[in-house]
Amino acid sequence: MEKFVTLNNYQVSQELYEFVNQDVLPGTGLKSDQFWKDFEYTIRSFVPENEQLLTQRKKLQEQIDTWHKASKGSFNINQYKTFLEDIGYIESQTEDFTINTKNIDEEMALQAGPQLVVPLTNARYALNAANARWGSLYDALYGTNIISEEDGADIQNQYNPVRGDKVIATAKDYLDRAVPLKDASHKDVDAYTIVNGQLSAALSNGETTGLNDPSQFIGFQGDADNATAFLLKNNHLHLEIQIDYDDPIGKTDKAGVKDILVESAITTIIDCEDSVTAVDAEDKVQVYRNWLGLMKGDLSETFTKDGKTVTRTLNPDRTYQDPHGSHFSLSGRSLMLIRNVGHLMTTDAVIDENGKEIPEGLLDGIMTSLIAKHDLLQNGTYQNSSEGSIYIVKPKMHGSKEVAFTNEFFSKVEDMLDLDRHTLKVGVMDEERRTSLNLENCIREVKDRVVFINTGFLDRTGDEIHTSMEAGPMIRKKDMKSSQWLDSYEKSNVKAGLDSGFQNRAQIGKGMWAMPDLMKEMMEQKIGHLKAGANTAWVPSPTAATLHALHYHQVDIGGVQEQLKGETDHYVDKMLQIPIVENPAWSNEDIQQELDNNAQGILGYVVRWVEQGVGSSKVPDINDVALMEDRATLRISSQHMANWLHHGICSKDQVEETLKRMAKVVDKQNEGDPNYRAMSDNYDQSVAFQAARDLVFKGAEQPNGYTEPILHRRRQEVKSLIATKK
Ligand SMILES: CC(=O)SCCNC(=O)CCNC(=O)[C@H](O)C(C)(C)COP(=O)(O)OP(=O)(O)OC[C@H]1O[C@@H](n2cnc3c(N)ncnc32)[C@H](O)[C@@H]1OP(=O)(O)O
Ligand SMILES: O=CC(=O)O
Ligand SMILES: [Mg+2]
Repeated sequence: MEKFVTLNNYQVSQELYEFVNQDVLPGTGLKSDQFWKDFEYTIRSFVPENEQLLTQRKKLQEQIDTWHKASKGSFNINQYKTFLEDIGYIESQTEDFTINTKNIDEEMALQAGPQLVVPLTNARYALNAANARWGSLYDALYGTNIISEEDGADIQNQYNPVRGDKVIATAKDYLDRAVPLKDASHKDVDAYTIVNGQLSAALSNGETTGLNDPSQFIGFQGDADNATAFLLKNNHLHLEIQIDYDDPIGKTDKAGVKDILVESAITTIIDCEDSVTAVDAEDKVQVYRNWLGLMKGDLSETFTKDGKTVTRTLNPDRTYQDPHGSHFSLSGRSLMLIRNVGHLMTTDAVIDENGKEIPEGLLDGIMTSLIAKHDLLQNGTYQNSSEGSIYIVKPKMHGSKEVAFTNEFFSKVEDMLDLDRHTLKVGVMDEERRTSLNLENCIREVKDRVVFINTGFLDRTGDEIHTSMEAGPMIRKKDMKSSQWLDSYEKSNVKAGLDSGFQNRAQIGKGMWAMPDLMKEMMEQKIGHLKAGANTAWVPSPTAATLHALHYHQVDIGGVQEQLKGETDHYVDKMLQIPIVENPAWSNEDIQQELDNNAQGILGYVVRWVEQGVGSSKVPDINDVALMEDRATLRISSQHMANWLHHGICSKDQVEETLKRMAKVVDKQNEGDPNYRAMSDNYDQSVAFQAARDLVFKGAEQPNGYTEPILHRRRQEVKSLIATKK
């Protein structure tokens, strides 16, 4: 039973209260009594509008549902657009503007590169993510399918030198592209040295050469005569050629190269939202505690890996000498952004005088900013933002009024925490249809604090399905990626960013690579994000960050954005193409396959969420490809099933049968996990199975198709069952 402290008119969970008073406030210059007074005042001033905004979402959805029902069989795109304008779903466009954000770190403004996302509930992963600023290229290649297992190059228990040779050759191919030598390949180098402040490469044929562009060599580690690392720079990104003739790999390489260290995750989103499970005060405090550890630099985690005990902490900066002997350093850690939750959910960590929970997004805004104040005051071991900014990612906002609300709230938080105006920066997730259609208006509302826009295409797909639930049966999930609305949405996002002056100032970001084990495919496809004008894109793991970083060595983003600037295409009409099938002709087999796939994804993810509190999982799809599942992918699968059910593409019985059959498949996939409770032992008793059922059968009535309300309720049920058994 949660204990509360009564403060002014609010009840605050004792755990949260003590955490804030004992661990967070000291060192921030803020006093407990005043803080809690301001806290209540701030929340109280924003609750009514938060509620109104949610009511407006509901009202618009009802109007859209009614319109589609009335237009069955006579859909006309122009009428549809006029209707959306009339109800304020499409806003009127205001005059041109450019963003004016100040104090943006170089990582956000200038260094195009990968953006890693990590669940904050998992300290081990969060530390790993922060440290993923630098990654071993040899490890990234060796462990992934980029290097084929053919010709004896398979991954074995021990190091396989045949595979190792392929890795080294491939890595040197990448070096040849990013930092080429004059008339030679890095594969031909016998020794790297520094001669007259320049990198010199002695070749196997007895000749000596240097870099094609000598200015790419910017520093070294060790002695100038005996360097252990050569630091190179290309497209604002660094990489190190590391030398060690005694290392097991280095000694097999004629130039003593033991590895190539790649600057990888330039920025990282530390996530309090869709990849975590945080359903009560206890969970929220755990999340905030980890964030505090990251901001103060003292987070550590001890665990066993490969039979060894490992303690992980944040990496220090990397130090070098430049060719003239001056010392300098580069950050050893990724620049961290914090993703808050959106406007929808409430939390029982704080209860008002009427017994009502407060909006969770407001709590996140205050707590994550307060904690990050330690970074601004340089209270920690390291500094995250050298420009004195706090980077908050705000997800799931619908339209410009909701963005304006965030802006006003952030100003209020700045006042209460004694921070300069616009210290709190915002990354706007473009992941709801009403935001995509009005993106420039949304950006304008935060033009003095915006640091990114990002196409969260997963949530966006869920919203596409839900918004047009009444329009008809949706195309198959796999076809969404190639559909017109999605292509236009991606292009329109880049256009809005460029038109409002993001170039060299802020990030135009693209979405997640959701197949963490398919790195060869990622290398083939994700370069497309850069060619489309993005200067960052999401990756699910440090390995993916190291590999995706290579793309930024290949493409000159500045040049691409320059070409795209001034593009006059308008995308609204294309974005309004609803992805429905007029006369569905799917075979029974197609339908069943679609249902099986969605049901397997839903159950595989939900069972770990609800029963074990794991917010992001790798779940195999119907073809046994491991997919990154989070709440946004769940939103798609559950909305898709709900949509087909709603339009009679499948029956209720068929969905029931599919869920039960797939529960057995998921149980089998998890049979090695001692903490797993099988769903198929008793479907009615399995909270996870019931959650999955609700997500589908009650999917059409969920607010904007979100999964949070059902997941939270069911997770709380499991937590209280566990508590009663104790
Ligand atoms: C729509 C959206 O909102 S997308 C954004 C939200 N989604 C996410 O944040 C997903 C982020 N990724 C993840 O959580 C994970 O990669 C998963 C759940 C997909 C896969 O996790 P696992 O099955 O444990 O991965 P796997 O076994 O391949 O790798 C584990 C190792 O990789 C590391 N790792 C994996 N993902 C990450 C990550 N995102 N950040 C840091 N380290 C990571 C782990 O620390 C671990 O290494 P360690 O043993 O040295 O600690
Ligand atoms: O948050 C990301 C998404 O794709 O949704
Ligand atoms: Mg999202």
